[in-house]
Amino acid sequence: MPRFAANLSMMYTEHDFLDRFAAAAADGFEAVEYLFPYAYDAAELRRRLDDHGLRQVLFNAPPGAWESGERGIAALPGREAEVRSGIGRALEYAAELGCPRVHVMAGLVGPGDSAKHRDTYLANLTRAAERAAAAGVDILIEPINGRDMPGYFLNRQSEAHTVVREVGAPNLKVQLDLYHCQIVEGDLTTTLRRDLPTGRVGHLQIAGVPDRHEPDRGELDIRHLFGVIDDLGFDGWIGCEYIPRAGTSEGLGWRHDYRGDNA
Ligand SMILES: O=C(O)C(=O)[C@H](O)CO
Ligand SMILES: [Mg+2]
Repeated sequence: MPRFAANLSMMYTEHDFLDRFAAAAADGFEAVEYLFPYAYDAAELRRRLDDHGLRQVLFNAPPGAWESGERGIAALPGREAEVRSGIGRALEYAAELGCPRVHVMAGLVGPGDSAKHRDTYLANLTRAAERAAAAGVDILIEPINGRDMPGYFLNRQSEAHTVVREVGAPNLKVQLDLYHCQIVEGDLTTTLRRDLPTGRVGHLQIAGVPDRHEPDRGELDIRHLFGVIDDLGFDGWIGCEYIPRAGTSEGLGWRHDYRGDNA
């Protein structure tokens, strides 16, 4: 049975951030993920997790100047020192929150000189994975669609798996977001059957396509997809990274079929 994590950056935004933990737990979630913990004291976040019996299963490393439009810096030449300090910061939070995985975003790149970006990306990921391994943390990379994030360096699953293979660190894995994957390449069943058995997919995420709302509307057949994921024996988490159409709790009807209770 799929295990779902509430994404607190997109869900429960009707509450202040620190109150989203309680709201997710009240709806029966046992795990949460979100973009960034850095605006909050790690001990306070830990308390929220503990108070509500939640696990933190994913967050992102510092992404550069997010407010000015940056979307990660791992593939940007010249930012290596910042990547290194960001990984250090992320690992401190991961230790306090007991979080076993950190997503490292590549960044937006212009046209041309992709070899330089790729070399930088591989070198940064190699160092990040080595450092994270010592802390028992997986580093994740996620292909993101260019409609939502024009210019993002990593778009396709095969590219991400090639990077993971080339770096060759057992704790560097792919974050397979089925929403992005459907927009960029489709063929989700084949992708899951091809990539989950490799052991290189460390986390799944889902949202409806094309509007990134609840996953039961639009192009995806979640009953089928969750069946495929189950058949493949995936025992990780599926992040619910979607923007509720009209109220987070009210929109959770899609999940009922996949739970053993009446929540
Ligand atoms: O946008 C997504 O799908 C993500 O998972 C990233 O962490 C943030 O952009
Ligand atoms: Mg995602």
